Amino acid sequence: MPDEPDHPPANTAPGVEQKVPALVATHVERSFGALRAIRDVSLSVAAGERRAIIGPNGAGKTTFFNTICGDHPPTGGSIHLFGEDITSLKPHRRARMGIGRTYQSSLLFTGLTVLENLYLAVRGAMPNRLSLWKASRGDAALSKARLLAQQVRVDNILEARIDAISHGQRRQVEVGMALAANPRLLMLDEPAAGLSAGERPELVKLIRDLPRDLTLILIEHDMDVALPHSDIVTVMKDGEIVVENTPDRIVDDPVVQAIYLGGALA
Ligand SMILES: Nc1ncnc2c1ncn2[C@@H]1O[C@H](COP(=O)(O)OP(=O)(O)OP(=O)(O)O)[C@@H](O)[C@H]1O
Repeated sequence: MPDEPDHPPANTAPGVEQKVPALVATHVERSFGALRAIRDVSLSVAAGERRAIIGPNGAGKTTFFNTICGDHPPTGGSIHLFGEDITSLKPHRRARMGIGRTYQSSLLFTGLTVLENLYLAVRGAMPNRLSLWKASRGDAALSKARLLAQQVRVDNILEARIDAISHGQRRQVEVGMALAANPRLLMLDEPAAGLSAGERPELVKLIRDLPRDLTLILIEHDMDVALPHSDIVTVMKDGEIVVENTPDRIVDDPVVQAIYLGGALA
């Protein structure tokens, strides 16, 4: 009689659906000339998971984001999005497959209103985005832009120009624009950077209230923003992943404490 396995393979249990991970990075590398900005980065983010990526300046966090979005595709390794290999795809193809992101530096049109920025993002995500357009009553894109404004809590300043609103409100608009194409994976690059203490709670609420089936990856220096709403925290340093753990354990991790010199995470 053959040996019984200790436990059946997880994917054979009747009635148990195995979810494909939202993102799988396998031995990802990215070099800029002789500089290896990230090296041998492997991680798996489950569908619906909220993942924070933290680490000191220059650790490679944004570069890793850029390999996922395609702005700086990997120079080694592979990336799969919901089971599909996206390693060599152009950024717009990846966006159409469900990746939305924000950037550290703002990409807003400062001379336009909040609603106009959101409207352009919605139009930009549509297949006929290059056609001539003029917003009109009954325009589905306009309705969608208004819904996004509600979702990111800027519906009270729809007609305000971007250059007249607060930094925190701009960040909220940016999240709304990243949501315009109904992403399955949302990537936020330091959404709380530069926000005042008074502005942060609004952003935290916004992140907390994002739909739970939306997979979220967040780069963040502010632990009050990064930790409370993360399922897993990944710590990067010198282009590599050095620790991965739950938020409650990450603060006590000796490697993490050494990196932050007992300061930023205390
Ligand atoms: N386009 C680029 N060309 C050359 N070097 C780059 C480029 N982008 C990033 N780097 C380098 O790669 C390394 C990692 O930078 P990266 O911005 O990914 O770090 P980070 O962890 O996001 O830092 P920060 O928290 O300061 O944003 C740094 O040495 C940086 O100078």
